[in-house]
Amino acid sequence: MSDQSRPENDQTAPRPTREAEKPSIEAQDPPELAGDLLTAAEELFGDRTDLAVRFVEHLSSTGIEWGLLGPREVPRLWERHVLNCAVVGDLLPEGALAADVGSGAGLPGLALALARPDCQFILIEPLERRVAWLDMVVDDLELNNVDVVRARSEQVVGNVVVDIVTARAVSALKTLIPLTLPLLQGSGELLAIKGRSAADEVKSAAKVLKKHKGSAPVIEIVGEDLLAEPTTVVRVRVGSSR
Ligand SMILES: C[S@@+](CC[C@H](N)C(=O)[O-])C[C@H]1O[C@@H](n2cnc3c(N)ncnc32)[C@H](O)[C@@H]1O
Repeated sequence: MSDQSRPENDQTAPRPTREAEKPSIEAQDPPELAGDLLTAAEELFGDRTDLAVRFVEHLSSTGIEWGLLGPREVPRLWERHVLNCAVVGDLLPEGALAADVGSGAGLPGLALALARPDCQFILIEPLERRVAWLDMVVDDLELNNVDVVRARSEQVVGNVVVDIVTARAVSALKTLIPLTLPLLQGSGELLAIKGRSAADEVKSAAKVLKKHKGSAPVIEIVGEDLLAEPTTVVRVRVGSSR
């Protein structure tokens, strides 16, 4: 008898094991950093590569245990997450002040803070557990170029004023624009990490871009020289350069 045809009150039906009832939230071994990935990490993080390794250890252990990311992401933490975010560091001007909206597990914010020690980062994240995790990691890595703010980005407009806003996987461009461009207070740039939908999202955002005085978006591919799957960034400027 298949499970589908078994009556619900059938006492002979095997009980699911505890493992099957509960999603795995156990720490995992961090993915290995070797070969091309090691070359890319050293290129991007320089003498902070050890700290990037420690960040990945946090993501694979407490990041999983605290439910900030799924266990299936662990094997691809370097290429799909940390390196993929760090390559965006090339687009930041020297000494920039940046806000990462919806930082979650520090992506891209912490990856960028490791790659660009000359820049300052404000990680904006509303969820308490994520903020506590970010604080813990920032303390452990002794990062002096990162502040964590517990808020929705709309709540800090006027208090947080930055040159650059970054965001990944927060929302479609159309809804991301009103959450991010006001933090630039008339001058600066949004760097939104996007996937294959980038061009469609740009089309859908035309009206809202006009309302928020954003420039025509430029879709840029970064990290082609370092990563098998480079990163797509939608760049939107406001006003002139600071
Ligand atoms: C899908 S997660 C992505 C996290 C991370 N950026 C990444 O790429 O892994 C979206 C995050 O955006 C945060 N978020 C949603 N709306 C926000 C808002 N208005 N302001 C700031 N953060 C927001 C959520 O709390 C969540 O942590």
